Amino acid sequence: MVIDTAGLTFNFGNQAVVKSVSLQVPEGSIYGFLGPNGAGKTTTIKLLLNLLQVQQGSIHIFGKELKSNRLEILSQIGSLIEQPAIYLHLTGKENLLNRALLLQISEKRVDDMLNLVHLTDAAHKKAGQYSLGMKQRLGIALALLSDPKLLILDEPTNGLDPNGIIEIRELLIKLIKEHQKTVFISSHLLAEIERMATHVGIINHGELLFQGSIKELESMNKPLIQIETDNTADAANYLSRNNVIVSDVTEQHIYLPYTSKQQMGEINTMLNQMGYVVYSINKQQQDLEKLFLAITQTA
Ligand SMILES: Nc1ncnc2c1ncn2[C@@H]1O[C@H](COP(=O)(O)OP(=O)(O)OP(=O)(O)O)[C@@H](O)[C@H]1O
Repeated sequence: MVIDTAGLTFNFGNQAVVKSVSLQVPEGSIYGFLGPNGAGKTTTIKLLLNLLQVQQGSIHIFGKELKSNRLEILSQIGSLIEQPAIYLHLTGKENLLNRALLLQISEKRVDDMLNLVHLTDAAHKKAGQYSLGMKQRLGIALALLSDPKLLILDEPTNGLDPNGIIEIRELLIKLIKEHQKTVFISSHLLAEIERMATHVGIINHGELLFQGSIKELESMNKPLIQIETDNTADAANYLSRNNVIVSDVTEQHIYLPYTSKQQMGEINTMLNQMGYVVYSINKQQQDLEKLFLAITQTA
């Protein structure tokens, strides 16, 4: 595991903000750290970057305990948290050169990073004139300058338009494929990261409610049968009285957990025999966003 925390806990005064969180981030993954605003994502990230001190629990990164190997570990992490630390009166390239000088990194690497984040054409433009998406990409280039093994990004797509989001997504996928990095990325929108994440952790009110691969999350996403009849409420009552589990009833539709085609046929027959007109009966897959909402709302 690249990141491995156990029972990580943090309080601001008497407010418990991170509650016994055990993160497992595998090497080479894009780990989406998801949760609504105020869930505790930024606080967790600050703990991982040693910007806040662990109050309870432990953090291991690259297999080593964070506090006692702080410099060694942090030198191999690139991060972007809150606003990227960019000098707006300098050009994009000057921003990178500044950092490169401090880290004793060559100008060639600066040019490579500009190229990687598609800012070569804007390299000599003042960063103050960059769009939000360009600033975020410059922030990622700054984070990547020292060639870190792990990239930790706090809501890098926040406030970006759909194109900006796609650009960041493609950049991160490229980093994993061609540069063998591990990326830990937080977001409050599943839709923004579901197409790139290999693993997901869902946090709300400081608690980790789900952790696993994106496939595991998808497999929790059980299909439903959606039925439309000429009398929804009556038909739903009839099914319930006859021991059929009804998950939800809306004005137009009845929803039941799907088990098989045969079960769909049986339900159809039951309703027809009671004289209900079945306008439609379909199998439906919930989208992951609904599942995400269901996970975070039941907590
Ligand atoms: N410095 C602080 N002092 C006191 N409380 C804080 C501080 N920073 C954060 N909090 C509180 O901790 C909780 C979690 O905040 P955090 O920023 O970690 O959430 P988040 O998931 O990153 O949310 P967002 O997406 O809005 O940034 C919130 O209730 C917040 O008000």
